[in-house]
Amino acid sequence: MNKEKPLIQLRDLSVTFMTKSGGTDAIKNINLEIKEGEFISIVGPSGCGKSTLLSVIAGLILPTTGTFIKNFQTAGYMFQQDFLLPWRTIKANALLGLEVKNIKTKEKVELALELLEGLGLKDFLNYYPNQLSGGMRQRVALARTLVLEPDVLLLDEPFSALDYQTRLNTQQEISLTLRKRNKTVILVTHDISEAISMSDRVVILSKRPGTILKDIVLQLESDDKDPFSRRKAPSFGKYFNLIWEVLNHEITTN
Ligand SMILES: Nc1ncnc2c1ncn2[C@@H]1O[C@H](COP(=O)(O)OP(=O)(O)OP(=O)(O)O)[C@@H](O)[C@H]1O
Repeated sequence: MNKEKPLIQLRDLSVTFMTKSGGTDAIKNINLEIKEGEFISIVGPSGCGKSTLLSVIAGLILPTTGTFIKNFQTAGYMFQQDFLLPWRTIKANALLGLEVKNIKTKEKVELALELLEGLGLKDFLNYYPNQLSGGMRQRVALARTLVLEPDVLLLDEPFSALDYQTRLNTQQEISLTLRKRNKTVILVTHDISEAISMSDRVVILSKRPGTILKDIVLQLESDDKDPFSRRKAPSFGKYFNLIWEVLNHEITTN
């Protein structure tokens, strides 16, 4: 990995899906650079191409035009659904990726246990997924992803299925875990406060085909990376209003 270069560079990148009924332009002329250790959120109207953008970065789809320059090796994905296997215990679920990749070393197992402990799951290692709450299950999913030590984490609305209180607590624990490990993260979300409380930058996409309307570097008075304290920062509301105005204007105009 070249430390000087951004981890991710997208230049004039567009994706068009070809279907029987013709082409669908999903994202258009995206220019974006993401540095190592940055935590960025992507918000935008429904169907504007947020997941498409993540899929390009994950290497799952190729751009139709433009360039994607990748200065990292591995990406880990986390979705709205946790995809835990119901017949495996929490510990066995967290070790799944290591088994699939045949890299289940003693050190990696220790790392998995450390991650589960850090995420408040130490007492649940031998439980099964159906014995856990949604927030706990998402934390297991994160441990399963992090133990593979991906260079970049792609989070596609991982908190959206959780009830409000669980969502706040899960954001908190996951955010602290990711920050402690200085992870490079791209979070797709519909939740403006989640984006501000967790990330360094918020990128706002237009309606489909998604183009970048604004790329905001957040400078909250709260220095730390703790979502609960960031929510209390005086400028939190200012950023919320700014993002909401851009988004709402985009949604309500033709
Ligand atoms: N494989 C595909 N084939 C054809 N069209 C697709 C494909 N994947 C996505 N699309 C279309 O591309 C557009 C963008 O989809 P995408 O899922 O990236 O949006 P999104 O912003 O993540 O949506 P949401 O906010 O609803 O999660 C949509 O119109 C979608 O129907």
